[in-house]
Amino acid sequence: MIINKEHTRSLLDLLQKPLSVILVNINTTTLGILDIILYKVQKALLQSDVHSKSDKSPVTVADYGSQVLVSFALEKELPAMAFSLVAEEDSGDLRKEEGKETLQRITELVNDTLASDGTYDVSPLTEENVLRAIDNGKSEGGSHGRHWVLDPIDGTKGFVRGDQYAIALGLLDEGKVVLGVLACPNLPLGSVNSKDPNDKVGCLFSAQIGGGTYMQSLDGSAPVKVHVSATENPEEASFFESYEAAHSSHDLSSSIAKKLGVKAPPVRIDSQAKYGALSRGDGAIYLRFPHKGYREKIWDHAAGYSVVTEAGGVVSDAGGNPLDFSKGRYLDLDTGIIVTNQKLMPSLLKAVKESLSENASAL
Ligand SMILES: Nc1ncnc2c1ncn2[C@@H]1O[C@H](COP(=O)(O)O)[C@@H](O)[C@H]1OP(=O)(O)O
Ligand SMILES: [Mg+2]
Ligand SMILES: [Mg+2]
Ligand SMILES: [Mg+2]
Repeated sequence: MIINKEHTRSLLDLLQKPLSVILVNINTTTLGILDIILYKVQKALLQSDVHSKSDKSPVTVADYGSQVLVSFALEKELPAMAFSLVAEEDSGDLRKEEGKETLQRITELVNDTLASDGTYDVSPLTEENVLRAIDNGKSEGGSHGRHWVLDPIDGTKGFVRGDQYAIALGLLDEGKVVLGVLACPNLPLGSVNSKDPNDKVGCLFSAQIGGGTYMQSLDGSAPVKVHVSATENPEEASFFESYEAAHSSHDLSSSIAKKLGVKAPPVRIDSQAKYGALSRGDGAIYLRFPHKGYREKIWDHAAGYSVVTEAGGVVSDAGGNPLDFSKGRYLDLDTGIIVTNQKLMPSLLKAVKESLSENASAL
């Protein structure tokens, strides 16, 4: 596996702009701390530091480390606010005997990082502190108050494979997503379809409700406003779907694309990078049809939803209902998630409905 340096960018760097939008002051030195931990964590991955969760999905030291540091920094920087975080990882496995070594490793890395950075003048975190920082993410969210929503590494399978992944942070206010930041360290700046290996990679998408969506390079170029594709012609549209067929039925999406008249082959990439790429018009449609029984989590969509919606796109479930982030940690939805521009949505919904009734067994 090749791990490149783009994987190691600072998480909090990625968060700087939207946090400034809500007038929270995170200084740039603080932001640098995650560079170091992710670099080390990536090295750890080379030593096959990948574990399996109870739902059989992978988790790495990077996922935990990212959640610890984002949680730690948000708590430090938001002392006056009631701090509520809905995040993917929990400390359950790390509290077991078999998780001891992983916990030690995360604690060591977090402390090395905090010490070499020096921004936070704190004594070393204990393992209990680390577990607690992870467990900050236990909030149930809901329709009242403000809740941060974090996927510390979205697309862990892509991360481990050396492909696309994202760090996704959203903010819910009274059940609505009001802010979204999506860092895609491996996404080419020009287009997801870029074939040039020398193209610069690393995109940061950020969106604030009513304020549009902006993209900048992860090393700090000026943000530019982005828009979804304006195409009305499905023959010109290309569509995104999961790289992993286990996450979304490729058969069903192929039948929908055929009905619509989409000519291009699917673009299969991991993570919410799909939402980012769609928000700047790399493709016009995103189809997601998880297999029966899978329940979508809010951290897998909050940031991406915000980025696409503010860029002029529409996100709905397969029945055309808007996504409801106010119900807690899960999205309760009808069958799947579909994303496109306003012009294409009616014909897409029609194709989805027909395909679902003809291919119910595909899920
Ligand atoms: N069986 C599954 N079906 C659908 N999505 C899944 C499944 N297992 C994990 N996921 C989550 O779906 C997202 C991956 O979707 P995609 O296929 O679009 O990359 C990730 O958020 C991943 O979580 P994680 O954050 O742990 O990677
Ligand atoms: Mg996961
Ligand atoms: Mg995820
Ligand atoms: Mg994740």
